Amino acid sequence: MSFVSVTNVWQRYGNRSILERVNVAVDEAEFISIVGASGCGKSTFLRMLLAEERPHKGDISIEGGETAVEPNRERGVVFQKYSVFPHLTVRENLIAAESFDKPFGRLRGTARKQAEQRADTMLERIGLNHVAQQYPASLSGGMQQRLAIGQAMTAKPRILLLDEPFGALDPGTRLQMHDFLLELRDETNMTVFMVTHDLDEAFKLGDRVLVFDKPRWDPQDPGLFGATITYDFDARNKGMPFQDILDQYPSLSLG
Ligand SMILES: Nc1ncnc2c1ncn2[C@@H]1O[C@H](COP(=O)(O)OP(=O)(O)OP(=O)(O)O)[C@@H](O)[C@H]1O
Repeated sequence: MSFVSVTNVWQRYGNRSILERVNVAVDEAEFISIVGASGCGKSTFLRMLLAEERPHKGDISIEGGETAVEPNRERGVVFQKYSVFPHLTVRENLIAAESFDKPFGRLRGTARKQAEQRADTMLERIGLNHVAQQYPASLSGGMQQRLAIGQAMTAKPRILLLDEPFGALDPGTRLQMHDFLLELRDETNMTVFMVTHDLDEAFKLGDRVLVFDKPRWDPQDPGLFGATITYDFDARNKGMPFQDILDQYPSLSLG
């Protein structure tokens, strides 16, 4: 059984179709890169994986379970724009990540001590222990993004969702972040879904590269049809396609 199963998922907003017939099965610890034209529904797909929104039709299940109805600690998320708290120090940001799902957002006593210890371990792992007492505004873009990834990982998510996480970084920092992410992933066995606009990045980091596109297009009504996964490449095997997407659209040629 696949770890993440996406079965015949459709999404629409009002009368606009965004996604249609999305099917994909992902094994645990796979790294999935997602590419596609701007506005074709990549972030929408991530939000559905996060259970931040429900599909209009179809199912998304983790380990064969019911479709989750709200985000939980199994899924961590990092956006392009740094999602850290500016009024907390680097260390406090990591401690705060542990209390997101506590009823009053506060940790006390032994729980607080343990959270502090885990924050220190994470600081070491993300290489930010020397700036633990600084505020995010005093860090470089790469450091802030490492903190955001550390924050998402504090809850030890089994699935990490990354939405253009390195889009705002300069090329050198971006390469460092690639190494950092691959190391973390090897250490933790996480399953990763990453949206990127950079094809080289997609093939370098991903085990698979999913391409989202609209195989059907009505010039009179651009919102009539949604995008789907038109290609599913094996990035570790010279980019050979996995799924024959044309099976879903037998009357079409994707060119
Ligand atoms: N909550 C919403 N309500 C209505 N329309 C939405 C909503 N969220 C997204 N959309 C629309 O759905 C379409 C897909 O958006 P989405 O952000 O998923 O695309 P994307 O592929 O991630 O784009 P980009 O690469 O530019 O980030 C866009 O046209 C967007 O305007």
